[in-house]
Amino acid sequence: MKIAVIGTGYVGLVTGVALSEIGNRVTCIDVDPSKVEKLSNGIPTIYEPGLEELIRKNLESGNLSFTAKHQEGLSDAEVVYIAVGTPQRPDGAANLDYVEQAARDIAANITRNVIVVIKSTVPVGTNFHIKDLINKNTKNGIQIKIASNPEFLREGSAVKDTFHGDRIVIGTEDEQTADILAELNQPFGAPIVTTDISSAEMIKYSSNAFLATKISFINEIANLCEAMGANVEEVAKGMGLDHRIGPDFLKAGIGYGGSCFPKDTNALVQLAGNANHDFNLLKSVIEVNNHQQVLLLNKIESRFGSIQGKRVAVLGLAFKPNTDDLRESPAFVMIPKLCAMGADVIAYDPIAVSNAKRQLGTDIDYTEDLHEALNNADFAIIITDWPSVKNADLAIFNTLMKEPVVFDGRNCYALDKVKQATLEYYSIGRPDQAPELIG
Ligand SMILES: NC(=O)c1ccc[n+]([C@@H]2O[C@H](COP(=O)([O-])OP(=O)(O)OC[C@H]3O[C@@H](n4cnc5c(N)ncnc54)[C@H](O)[C@@H]3O)[C@@H](O)[C@H]2O)c1
Ligand SMILES: O=c1ccn([C@@H]2O[C@H](COP(=O)(O)OP(=O)(O)O[C@H]3O[C@H](CO)[C@@H](O)[C@H](O)[C@H]3O)[C@@H](O)[C@H]2O)c(=O)[nH]1
Repeated sequence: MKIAVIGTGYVGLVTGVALSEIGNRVTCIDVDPSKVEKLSNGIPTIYEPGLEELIRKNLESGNLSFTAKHQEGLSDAEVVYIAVGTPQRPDGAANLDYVEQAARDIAANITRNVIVVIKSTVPVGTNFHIKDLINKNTKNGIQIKIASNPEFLREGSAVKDTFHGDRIVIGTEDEQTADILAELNQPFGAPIVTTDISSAEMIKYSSNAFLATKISFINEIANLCEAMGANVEEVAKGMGLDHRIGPDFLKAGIGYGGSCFPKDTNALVQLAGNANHDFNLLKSVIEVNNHQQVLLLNKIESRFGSIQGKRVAVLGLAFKPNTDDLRESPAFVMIPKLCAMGADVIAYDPIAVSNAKRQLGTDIDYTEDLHEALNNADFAIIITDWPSVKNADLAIFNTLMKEPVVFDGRNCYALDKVKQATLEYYSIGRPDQAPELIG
C-alpha cells in the first residue's frame, strides 16, 4: 500500500519504518527539515536500539522516504497516519494544535479518498472532530474515513514492541475500514482488537493510567515498607506471582516520568472532569508520583543537613535507560532543587548529555564517564537504572568518592552486595544501609 506518515517523532518514525519493513511504500513527512535531511541520509534522530539498521535497509530498498513537503507524501497516499505530538496544556488537557494542523495539511493535499489513521494519543471524541475538519476542507468532494489506532510502544524498546506487541487496537466506524487496516497490520503478528472509535481512544488512556496506577501503588507500598521494616522488592515478588496481579510495573523507585504517563494521566483527569466525573483515584496516582520524585531529598537532608558546596554525582538524566529522551525525567525535578540547596552538581548520562545541556544549561557539570562523575563526590544519587550503573563494580564508589554515600532512586543493587562493598546506601522501600546499621 502507499502510505504517508505525518510526524517523525518516536511514534511516526517507528511506525513509518515498520510499515515499510513489512512491504509498504511509505513516505514520512515532518515540518522540521533538519530531521528530514538526517533521516534521508539514514541517520536516526532518536536513540532507539535496532532502528538505524531498519531505516537504512528500507531507504535502500526504496520502500521508505522522508520529505518536508506534505504534497509529496500525501498526493498519492491510500492511507495517512497522523503521529504528531499531543503535549500537555497548562491546565493538563491535551493540546490538539498539531493534530489539527496535520488535518488541514491532509485536506489541502490529498487527491483521492483515503483512510486517515490517528496514532497520536488523543482524547475521546478527537477522531470525529478531525474527520469533520478534514472533510470540511477537502477539495473536489473527497471524503475520508477515520480510524483510531493508538500506539503502545515503549521508548528504548520501540522496535521490539512494534514487531512483538501484545495487541493492535483498531477503532473504526465501519467494517470495511476495519478489514483494510487489520490486513495491513496482520504481518506484525499481534492479536488485533477491532472496536469502535471512542473505545479505541479510551483504551490508550486507560492503559497508561492503569500502568501509572500500578507504579504509584507500589511506590506507596515502598514508603510503607520503609516505615514498617519490610522490603518492597520481596513484597512485589510475592504479589507479582499472583497471575491476577502480574509481576510487571511493580518496580518501586523515584516515580514515573517520560513523554506519556505524566501527560496522559493529567489529560484523562481533565477529560473525566469535562464529563463531570471527578477521577479521584487517578488524581491520587499523580499526587503520589509528584511526591515520590522528591522523597530522596528528605533522606539527603536528614543525612547531611546542609548540602551547600557538596559535590553531588547525579547518575542518569534520561527518564529511563536506552533512550536520550528527557521529557518529564525525575532528574529535571531533582537537579534544580539540588542546585537551589547550594550543591555542586555533576550529571552523568551515557547518551543524553547533549540533549540535557540544551535544556538544563551549563550551570552544572556533565560527563559521559561514570568514573569522572563519582570522582571526589560527597554523595551520589541514582536517577536512571542505566546498565553501566546497574552493572558497575561497587568498589568504584569507595575508591573514587570522598565517602561512599549513595541514594539510589532505582534500587539498582542487592543489599548483600552493598553490605559487602561497605557503602552507605539509601534506596526505596528497603532497609537503609547506614554505617550504624551496617555495624
Ligand atoms: N513517545 C512515545 O513513546 C509514545 C508512545 C505511544 C504514543 N505516543 C503518542 O504519539 C504521539 C507522538 O508522540 P512522539 O513522542 O512521537 O512526538 P514528538 O513530539 O516527538 O514528534 C512529533 C513530530 O511531528 C512533527 N510535526 C508536528 N506537526 C506536524 C505537521 N503538521 N506535519 C508534519 N510534521 C509535524 C514534529 O516536527 C515532530 O518531529 C503523541 O500523541 C504521544 O502521546 C508517544
Ligand atoms: O515498574 C516500573 C515500570 C516503569 N517505571 C517508570 O515508568 C516510566 C515509564 O516507563 P515505560 O512505560 O517503560 O516507558 P514509556 O516509553 O514512557 O512507555 C509508556 O508510555 C508509552 C506512551 O504512551 C506507551 O506507549 C507505553 O505502552 C507505556 O509503557 C519510566 O520513568 C520508568 O522508570 C517505574 O518506575 N516502575
